[in-house]
Amino acid sequence: MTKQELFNQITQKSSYLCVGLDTDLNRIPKHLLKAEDPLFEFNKQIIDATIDYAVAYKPNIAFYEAHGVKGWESLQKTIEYIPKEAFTIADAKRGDIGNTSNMYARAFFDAMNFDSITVAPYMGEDSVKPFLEFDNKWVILLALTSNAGGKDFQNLSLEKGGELYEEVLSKSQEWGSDEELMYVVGATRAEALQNIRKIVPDHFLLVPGVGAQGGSLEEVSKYGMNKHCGLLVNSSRGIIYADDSVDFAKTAGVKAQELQTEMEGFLAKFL
Ligand SMILES: O=C(O)c1cc(=O)[nH]c(=O)n1[C@@H]1O[C@H](COP(=O)(O)O)[C@@H](O)[C@H]1O
Repeated sequence: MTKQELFNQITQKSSYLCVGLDTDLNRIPKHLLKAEDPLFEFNKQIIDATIDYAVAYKPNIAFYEAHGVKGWESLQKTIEYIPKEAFTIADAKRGDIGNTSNMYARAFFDAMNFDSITVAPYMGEDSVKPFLEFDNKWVILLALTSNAGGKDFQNLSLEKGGELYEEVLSKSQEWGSDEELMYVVGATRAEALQNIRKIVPDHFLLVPGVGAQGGSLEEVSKYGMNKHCGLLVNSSRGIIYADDSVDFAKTAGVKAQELQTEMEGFLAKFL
């Protein structure tokens, strides 16, 4: 999917919502455990209930690989089920020496046909570039993450000035354009967004951390939005586990719609 196509989806749905499919057998409604493939059955119903309000879906790969071969099958079925209009993110946080990164890229881009993958920048240019060699696919590089430990390294001051996450943002622009590279910025780090927009004014940002982690959608939208919206705001638990009864999907749809309605307002105000 191109940047323009993504922006078109955002405009059509008045939404920049990404639904996180962090699907956990211990948290899904008990009646689904009898299904042949509970992970897929849950995802299918969540996707059906939220597709009118969401422009992206982000299965977190850990939740599938935890179940071995069966989990990978559930993931494959899920990615095939997601309507083509939606942007898909393999939240895998990969990155390794070049030939290994190439294999990771083939796994998620060729074998599973995801639109994008999250990548850790720690091993540098030759670990990220293999992911950028695929046409029409995106790398989403971790910049400033939502967790408390993100500060351990990402906010370290560099001798030449600036902090490590700022160097990730500026250096990586030498590797790929804003048509193939996005960045992860946690919603809990919204105070940094004005500064981030000075370094990457045109890139899309994947922003997890609203809902369960307490980030503010309003602040993220106010300081993070650019002329192409430039935001995909993820919520996982706040949507998919809002209700553990047989009505879980209906409630997930309501939660997604609530976020979409807020987003519609912010698009009118800040775009
Ligand atoms: O790359 C991510 O998606 C990610 C980066 C980050 O800094 N923080 C973060 O929470 N995430 C992911 O975003 C999702 C957040 O889930 P909820 O807190 O339940 O909405 C999880 O799948 C996390 O792995």
